[in-house]
Amino acid sequence: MAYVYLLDTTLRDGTQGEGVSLTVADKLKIAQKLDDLGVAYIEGGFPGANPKDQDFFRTANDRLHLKHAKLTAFGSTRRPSTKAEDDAGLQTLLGANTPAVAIVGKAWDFHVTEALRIDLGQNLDMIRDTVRYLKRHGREVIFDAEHFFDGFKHNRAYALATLQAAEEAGVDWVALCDTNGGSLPDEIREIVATVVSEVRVQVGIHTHNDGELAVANTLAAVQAGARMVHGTINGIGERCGNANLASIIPNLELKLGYSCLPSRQHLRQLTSTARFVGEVANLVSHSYQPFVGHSAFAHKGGIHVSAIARNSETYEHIQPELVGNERRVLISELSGLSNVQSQAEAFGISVVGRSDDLRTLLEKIKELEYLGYQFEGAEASQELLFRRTLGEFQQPFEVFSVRVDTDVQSEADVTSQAIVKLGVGGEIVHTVCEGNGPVNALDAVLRKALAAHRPEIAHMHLTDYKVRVLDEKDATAAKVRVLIESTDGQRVWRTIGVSENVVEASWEALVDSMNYYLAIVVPQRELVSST
Ligand SMILES: CC(=O)SCCNC(=O)CCNC(=O)[C@H](O)C(C)(C)COP(=O)(O)OP(=O)(O)OC[C@H]1O[C@@H](n2cnc3c(N)ncnc32)[C@H](O)[C@@H]1OP(=O)(O)O
Ligand SMILES: CC(=O)C(=O)O
Repeated sequence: MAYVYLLDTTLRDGTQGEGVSLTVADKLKIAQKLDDLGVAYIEGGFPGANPKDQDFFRTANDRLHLKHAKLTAFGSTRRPSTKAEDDAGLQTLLGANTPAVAIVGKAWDFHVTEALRIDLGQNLDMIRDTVRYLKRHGREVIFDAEHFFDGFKHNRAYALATLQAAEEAGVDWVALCDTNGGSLPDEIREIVATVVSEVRVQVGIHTHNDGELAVANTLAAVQAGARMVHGTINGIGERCGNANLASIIPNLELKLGYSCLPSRQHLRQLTSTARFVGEVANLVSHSYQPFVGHSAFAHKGGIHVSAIARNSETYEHIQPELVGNERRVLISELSGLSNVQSQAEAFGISVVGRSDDLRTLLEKIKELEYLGYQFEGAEASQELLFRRTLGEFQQPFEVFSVRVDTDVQSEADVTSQAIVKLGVGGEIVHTVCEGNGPVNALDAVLRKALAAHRPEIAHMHLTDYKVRVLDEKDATAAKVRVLIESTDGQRVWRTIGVSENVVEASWEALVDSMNYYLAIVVPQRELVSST
């Protein structure tokens, strides 16, 4: 099986993406995770660009004990009027003390004359001198031929001459860059095949996603003979991003028959690696992301769910476990009996001989979705609905009445007062509480009323509150959907409420959240700690 070397540039080109900024500590954590995944090279940064990247390499050399990856520092060819040994950028690059370095150089004549404003021969000298100098200092050298494909299309002889200059100087790899990200797979395949036949060194591929083809272009390049692939986790990077390794890796390993990670066990870490990088970089994860996204193996249509229950290959291109992801069955108005049955079993509810009950539950779900509920994003309310309808729920408290008033003295002076009457632990509790708004007052009054009989309620709190107007045309008379996210520090759950009145919708979601915590989370935790 042919081996493809992965060069992960999340920490260099990935940080050129808008909104991405990583601290040294973030970079160290990500580098460790990438090494655990098993990539061959980690391009950690551009030490000539800023002290943060210099600090990263210093700290990484001290603290990281990489098992699989070679740490790689990035820089550019020497400046036109400076000797390599006097070039400040190259000194800093060597100062990073990494076994491998990647240097970017111009491969498109237009860039040489327009961006650098030098003659074509001078650029070839810069490439040759730089590679020779870095090789003299014992580095493995990767030459990133910037704009190679655009350059090849405009002046093939010159683009190839830049690679030959690097080759003459002893370069280890030439990485062909689709820097502007506009090439098409057929062009990439043809040009890479030409290069592979014309140079003696190993060829790599570095693509950008401006035409949403970076993954396809990378795979085409590998099929044409490239043996090093550059990319970033989740495809973050300059403009529309870089080639997404989270898609390239499984396509290489599972579809095309190449090996790029140490083992299939490593491939199982792909989803957790992608989510980890998203978390550390503080970027909202893209649910529809192939292979590693939350929705990548989420089945919603009843016909799909019925078939995957019989054989998962009917609607899945690979087994989710191969990349460390999981199959999910969604409950919605598009569900059939199979969705409901599969979800009930996942909640631990026996469904044997209960098809009439399941049919009633299914009809109820469809009716509620028609009224504006959406259970996909509110798994706690969904479980409560299942348990209540199937008679598997013991209510921890009962609400008899609730009232909330808001007093607006001025924009800065708003007070709400909530009064609740509920039954808990065999007693009727009557409580009043104030808050800085109606939802805050309702949350406070419910906690206060429950506190004596269910003191554990103090361990949970709300973390997010979202309101969505369901039919904007009806303005204030429109229904609203409230989604509340809660946590007890270990588990996170979401509940939903729908009404024409935002306070009523909030109350419904709030009561569901506390019911879920007391009736489901707490008993499960007690069960785990007693075993
Ligand atoms: C395709 C890529 O992604 S390449 C990587 C791009 N990444 C970055 O640019 C991020 C980090 N960059 C930086 O911090 C800065 O741009 C630095 C430190 C590299 C350079 O900063 P400055 O010296 O202030 O120059 P500035 O950014 O204005 O312009 C780029 C300079 O690099 C030169 N340059 C650009 N490409 C090359 C190259 N391949 N070889 C040599 N010099 C180059 C330009 O000629 C220009 O020099 P000049 O001003 O003397 O004409
Ligand atoms: C080297 C690089 O990042 C590019 O050409 O896109």
